[in-house]
Amino acid sequence: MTSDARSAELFERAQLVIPGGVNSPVRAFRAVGGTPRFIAAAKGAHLTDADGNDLVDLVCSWGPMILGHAHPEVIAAVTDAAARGTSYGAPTRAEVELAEAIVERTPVEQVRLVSSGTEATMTVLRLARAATGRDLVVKFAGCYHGHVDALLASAGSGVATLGDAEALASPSSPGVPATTTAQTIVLPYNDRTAVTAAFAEHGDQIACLVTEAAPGNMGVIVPGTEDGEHFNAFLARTCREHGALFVSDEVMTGFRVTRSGQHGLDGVVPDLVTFGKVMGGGFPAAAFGGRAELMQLLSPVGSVYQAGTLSGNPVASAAGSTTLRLLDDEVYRTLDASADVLRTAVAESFAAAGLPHVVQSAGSMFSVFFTPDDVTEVPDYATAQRQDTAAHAAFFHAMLDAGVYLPPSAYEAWFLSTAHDDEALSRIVETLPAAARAAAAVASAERH
Ligand SMILES: Cc1ncc(COP(=O)(O)O)c(C=O)c1O
Ligand SMILES: N[C@H](C=O)CCC(=O)O
Repeated sequence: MTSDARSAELFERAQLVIPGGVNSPVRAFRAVGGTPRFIAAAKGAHLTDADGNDLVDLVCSWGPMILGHAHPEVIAAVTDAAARGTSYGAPTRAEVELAEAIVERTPVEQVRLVSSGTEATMTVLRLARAATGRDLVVKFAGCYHGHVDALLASAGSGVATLGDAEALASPSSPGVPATTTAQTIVLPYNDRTAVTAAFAEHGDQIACLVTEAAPGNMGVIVPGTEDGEHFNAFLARTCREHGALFVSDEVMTGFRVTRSGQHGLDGVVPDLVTFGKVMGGGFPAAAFGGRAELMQLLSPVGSVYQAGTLSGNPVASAAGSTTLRLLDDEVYRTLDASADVLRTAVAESFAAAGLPHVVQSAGSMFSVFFTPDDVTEVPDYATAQRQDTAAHAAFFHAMLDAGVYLPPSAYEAWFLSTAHDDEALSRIVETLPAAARAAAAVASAERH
């Protein structure tokens, strides 16, 4: 069992000066109990916490660290950039190079760089509303697009994790005016009938439909294919038929599941796309993009206002460009192979422990649902909510005690990096059977 005395001490101090002791709710261990680990350092696939424990990391900063922590080439680029000044509030070559790299890899013609995924999704809503002259927005229950007021309705991620009934109602957070979420239509994911009906009723008022390119914030959900048509292709077609814009949120999937993102798997070309996480190389950087004709509506060319003091920050841009440059085909082959190893090991360990579960993936991004026996597939949020969160918590702590750091939530994806070598994977695989047995014991105690 690992010690957490120093983390506990820091957590006490943190709670005096930071609400809940954390700067983003999912970090607080609320759903699993216990003390959040305060991290002192990280290298490759490993974290070192404040007590000196070495943990194999399957959070990877919630996605960005695709090359592992402190990758030498990223650190060199960042060090070099920082030595030339950390922010100028004026254009730089670094941001042009990052924008070019994004445009070259994805189906967007132009991008604007911002500092967080939340900023990106907030701005695409404004742009879509300005472009169409309409107000309504469609989203899916369990999808998370950052803490944008209009999209905090039935949101996934931390909102799902903290999950009391009040928080899950629409709007998902006090402080979001009901008038704001009244302009948001929330539908069940993968439900084509519901999408068709919503567009039949409100189609001429819908500015855009926004979806996670492949959801990862209610656990990983696979966009279904029906009669040969991918769910995203169906959404894009439905939007087009009604003059609405199709917005794909690739903040989590972008540059992770393929060189471009989910687009590399389904080939669908959205009107607008949001990016974040991987493209910032571990720094606060995100982007949104689309057809030039739409992007030209933005100020200073057009009149849709959007700005940011630190947007396109030179250090973040250097980290992002270097990361994208290093993401060659071999990286994706490695990630796919590593994900395969872990998915198989989870399935075998859980089956041996008699623990019902479903493993789902979108490319190398995957998660494990602690669902009951009768669930063989998780297509939407309602099914994801049938998870046994007590069994998940027991599993989480057994893994942590054995030195494997998982997302402290049953609603989050597990993330791998190219630094997860045989040694790191073996450590995870060896840890799984006992943790699955610990979770099965809790599940069985609940049944009796
Ligand atoms: C799909 C998706 N969109 C948007 C966001 C918001 O990004 P950020 O946390 O950088 O604001 C996140 C993650 O938080 C995300 O997973
Ligand atoms: N699931 C979230 C983003 O993808 C987790 C990050 C956060 O909100 O802190």
